[in-house]
Amino acid sequence: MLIEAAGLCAGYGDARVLHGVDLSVGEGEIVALLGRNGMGKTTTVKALMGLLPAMAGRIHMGGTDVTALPAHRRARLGLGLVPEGRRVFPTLTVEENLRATAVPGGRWSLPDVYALFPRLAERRSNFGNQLSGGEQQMLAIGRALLTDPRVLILDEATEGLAPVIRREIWATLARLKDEGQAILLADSRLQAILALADRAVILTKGEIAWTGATAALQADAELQRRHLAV
Ligand SMILES: Nc1ncnc2c1ncn2[C@@H]1O[C@H](COP(=O)(O)OP(=O)(O)OP(=O)(O)O)[C@@H](O)[C@H]1O
Repeated sequence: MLIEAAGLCAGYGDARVLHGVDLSVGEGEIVALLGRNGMGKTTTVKALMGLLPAMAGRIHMGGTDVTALPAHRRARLGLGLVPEGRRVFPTLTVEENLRATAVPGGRWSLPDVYALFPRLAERRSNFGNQLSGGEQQMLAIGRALLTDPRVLILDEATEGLAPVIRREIWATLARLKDEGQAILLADSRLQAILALADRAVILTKGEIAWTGATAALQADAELQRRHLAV
């Protein structure tokens, strides 16, 4: 497995939000982390990235135990995050935003990112705060790819975006998958992940309520009603 969490517990201050989450992403896989708002998806993402400490449990990347490693070390080992809310640098240009995270010798170059998102090429001299939500998301994905991630983690990848832009983002993720990119997609909406994800993990109140093949989830309307915003 490229990344594997076992019995992961995390939270804020004394408040435990995750109560023993098991989750893994293998080579070339897209795994969806689902659940209604507030169920712990973002907390799981932060704990995987090392932005929140694990209160219990272990996280491995390949054979390496990364539980105690800080976020930048995990990033270097191959975790690339597209955070909720995108977090592009507002006063840097598109190009400067991209250069800020580029890792020398990675699989992705600036021209590769521009080829993936031609709109970013057109707007390379615009500042982060001049971009539409969709363009910001493209920039956030481009930035994460330039860190040469073995696993790309997206938190609410299309939240607040127009349907046409949403479809563009999903199509891009499908292309990345075809190229073998492993992806963890945290999302509250099932529709978003049906065509993309191989497996799904559903969180309820910081615990895993269900895990299995996306096709099985798609076929089970009752399961969807119980746990998801559809
Ligand atoms: N900084 C924080 N301090 C304290 N509690 C928090 C903090 N961030 C989140 N929580 C709590 O942790 C729980 C899980 O939140 P989390 O953001 O992980 O959920 P989520 O499934 O990602 O939902 P959303 O899609 O709304 O972000 C919620 O009860 C939330 O109130």
